[in-house]
Amino acid sequence: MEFDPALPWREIRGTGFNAHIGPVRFAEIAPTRFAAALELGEHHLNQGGVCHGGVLMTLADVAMGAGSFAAGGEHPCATIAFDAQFLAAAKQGTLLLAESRQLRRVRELSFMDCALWSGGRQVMQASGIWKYLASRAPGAATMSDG
Ligand SMILES: CC(C)(COP(=O)(O)OP(=O)(O)OC[C@H]1O[C@@H](n2cnc3c(N)ncnc32)[C@H](O)[C@@H]1OP(=O)(O)O)[C@@H](O)C(=O)NCCC(=O)NCCSC(=O)Cc1ccccc1
Repeated sequence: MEFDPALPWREIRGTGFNAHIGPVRFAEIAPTRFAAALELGEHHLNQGGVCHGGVLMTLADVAMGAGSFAAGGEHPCATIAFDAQFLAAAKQGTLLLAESRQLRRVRELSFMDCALWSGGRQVMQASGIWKYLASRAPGAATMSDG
């Protein structure tokens, strides 16, 4: 997957935890397909000098969580299951790109998968389930939470 500047990219609000890894960009490709992107800097690396696995999982969580939020009519949701395989190391100076899909939406759940790419190769394959929360009250999860 390559970065497509023509997509309607927007920056996810940088508060809380996401403020420490961002800025993270997010775009809707289609009603059930989404992209997220993050420039990998020195502060994203582990002691081995490659991207920390938690950073990869966070971008996958944002791509699938924000995707569930958007596909669900901006209904707040929370991650209730998350599975990931680390296929290759992501390197400093590359753009980390995520592409997520909503595989199925049922009344309260969103089934998602996601691929992450860095420097032209796939570095992660992930999937997860999001629960649409009963409450839309302030403080409930939104696309900018993680
Ligand atoms: C939600 C449920 C499945 C329970 O199902 P039900 O009993 O049917 O619940 P109901 O629908 O009635 O809703 C009320 C319940 O919802 C809780 N809540 C409220 N606000 C939030 C919130 N902001 N985040 C999480 N939970 C919140 C509230 O405390 C209350 O539970 P309590 O009564 O206190 O226990 C439960 O297992 C759970 O909370 N699991 C942990 C989930 C978790 O922490 N996930 C990781 C972080 S989320 C994330 O990263 C997603 C994301 C990423 C990227 C972008 C966008 C999204």
